[in-house]
Amino acid sequence: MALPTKSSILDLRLNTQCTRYPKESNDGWAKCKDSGRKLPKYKIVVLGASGVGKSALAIQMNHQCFVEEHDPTIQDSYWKEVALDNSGYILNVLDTAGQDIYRDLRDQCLAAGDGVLGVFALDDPSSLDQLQQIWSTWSLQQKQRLPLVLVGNKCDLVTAAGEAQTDAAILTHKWGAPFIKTSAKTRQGVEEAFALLVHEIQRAQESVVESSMEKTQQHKAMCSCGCSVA
Ligand SMILES: Nc1nc2c(ncn2[C@@H]2O[C@H](COP(=O)(O)OP(=O)(O)OP(=O)(O)O)[C@@H](O)[C@H]2O)c(=O)[nH]1
Repeated sequence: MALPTKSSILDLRLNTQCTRYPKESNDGWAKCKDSGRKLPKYKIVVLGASGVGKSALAIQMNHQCFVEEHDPTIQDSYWKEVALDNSGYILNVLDTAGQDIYRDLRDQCLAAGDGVLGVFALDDPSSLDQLQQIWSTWSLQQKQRLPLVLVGNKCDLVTAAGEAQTDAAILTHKWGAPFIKTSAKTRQGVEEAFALLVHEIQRAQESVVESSMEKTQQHKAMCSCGCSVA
């Protein structure tokens, strides 16, 4: 099978309901192309050091194939409709550059994202340090933390839990983020990683709605002179 070549936006439609939506929707919902249904849309930023497999994961998720060569990314974007029960959602996967010279572009993606897949390679403990550096630097400048899933990729290359996995277990505790092992080569854990992040995003969005409803109720429970009413 011919492998996809990189472009700013891939639209290969290989065995998948992958659909490209070039125009942005501001309200977080996108129109399903064929049926006119409105589905929630989640922007997922794939973050991590160069060579950890961010593009391979994004392409495996969207096009169900494995890219062998390492062609450093500047920025790519993929769209996919994911079916879930009787409905579904639209995934917009933003594949960022691992190279630090593109840090500004990466920060723009993070600013636009709903959640982050923080990727490191299980066979390279230094890639976890680099991810930690990238994520901590960015998070420090933000008021609100984006939902994050920590992804240990290239699990096909390691036979036992190594240094990177032990360090990742400590980080998941510190960051309060779930951890999952994947292989972009064998597809192990790939769909699960994206689904887990969507779940984290939905939870975060629900808690924002709940806390704003609580605030509204508290406001209503105050009479005009400022005292509380039952
Ligand atoms: N064995 C194995 N190789 C992988 C896996 N994921 C990626 N690779 C290989 O690792 C190399 C780098 O993968 P990329 O997806 O290009 O890495 P990247 O993180 O996007 O790199 P940048 O674009 O430079 O940031 C490629 O040769 C991939 O084929 C995996 O799960 N297992």
